[in-house]
Amino acid sequence: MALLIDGKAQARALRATVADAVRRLGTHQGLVPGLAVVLVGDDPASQVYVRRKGEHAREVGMRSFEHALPAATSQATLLERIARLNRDPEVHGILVQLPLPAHIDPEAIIHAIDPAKDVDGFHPLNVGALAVGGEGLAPCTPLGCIRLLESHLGELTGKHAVVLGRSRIVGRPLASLLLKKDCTVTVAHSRTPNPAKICRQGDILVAAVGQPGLVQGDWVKAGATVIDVGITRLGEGDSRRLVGDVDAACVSRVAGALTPVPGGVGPMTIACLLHNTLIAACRQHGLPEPDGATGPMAPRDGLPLTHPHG
Ligand SMILES: NC(=O)C1=CN([C@@H]2O[C@H](COP(=O)(O)OP(=O)(O)OC[C@H]3O[C@@H](n4cnc5c(N)ncnc54)[C@H](OP(=O)(O)O)[C@@H]3O)[C@@H](O)[C@H]2O)C=CC1
Ligand SMILES: Nc1nc(=O)c2c([nH]1)NC[C@@H]1CN(c3ccc(C(=O)N[C@@H](CCC(=O)O)C(=O)O)cc3)C=[N+]21
Repeated sequence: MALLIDGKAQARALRATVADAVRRLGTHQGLVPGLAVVLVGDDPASQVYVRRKGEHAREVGMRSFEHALPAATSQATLLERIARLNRDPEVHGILVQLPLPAHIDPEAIIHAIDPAKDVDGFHPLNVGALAVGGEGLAPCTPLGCIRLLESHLGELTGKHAVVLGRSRIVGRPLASLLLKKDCTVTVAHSRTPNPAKICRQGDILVAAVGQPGLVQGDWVKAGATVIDVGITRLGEGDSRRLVGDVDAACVSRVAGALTPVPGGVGPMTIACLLHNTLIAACRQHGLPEPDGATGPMAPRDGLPLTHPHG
């Protein structure tokens, strides 16, 4: 049986590291990192995530600014709100919860966020920095996947990693991070013929497609490390549950290790968001990033990113 990789415990440990660094920043620099989360509309799942982000931010000693705007908010109003957060010295990280209502262009919103405060790593400047292997802010879910992989495997160099899915939030940035870790990377998607055959080649397999139970036992190499990013809500009332993209019952008989859903990548995403906020606050104040806070993605071939806060 595959070992279960405990994302909840690792997220707790990462939050403790962040809390420690935040305490030291407060004591020695008088600096309190601040995270602003903007939610437009009343999608219940998004409300849950936004609330949890705020709770965890406060728990690690950060300031949390939650901006809940009605679904009918105009794009211009949202842009004004972002401009204000960009100028606010108490705000070091800004996250606009996606998806946005259909009348708002997400590209325009992402573009408007100061890249130095873009703790989601979605701004083109950060996307570009990651694509060329440089320094910037990387997206939280892929960072969480890398942490979980390294916790289980140690060194990732030379492993063949197969990424199923190519979205801007997960698949693409994860492929870049895995390349930075010297993996051999294959990206498969909805137009890939015979994805099972491709997936079976992976020493590492990451499923990020949003198709419950798509990955079956015969998609997985014996002993492989499998990361299940997918989260789909199934059922109503008492039978409500979250399911991943991996059919855990059969895959756990083949894989060496597997992340559960829930309790795998999800909690790591939020812990990495707090970590990114800590990094952003340090950089905006020209401070070295605290020990252990640079995490697994410390720049190696550092292409410095210039940003308005120097
Ligand atoms: N745990 C966490 O923290 C997070 C979890 N998620 C979850 O991860 C999942 C993916 O999210 P996200 O990346 O945003 O989703 P998207 O819908 O944006 O992207 C899905 C990707 O999967 C590909 N795909 C879809 N169906 C198949 C298939 N049958 N075979 C192969 N590839 C397929 C798509 O291909 P194509 O490009 O060709 O359309 C696309 O690249 C969702 O369940 C989401 O809820 C997302 C973010 C964070
Ligand atoms: N701008 C933006 N950035 C995001 O990072 C972002 C986003 N928009 N939109 C939605 C997705 C999804 N996402 C998750 C975060 C935490 C859990 C999480 O904590 N999951 C728990 C369970 C949660 C539950 O019980 O519902 C778990 O898997 O154990 C899941 C998913 C971040 N996203």
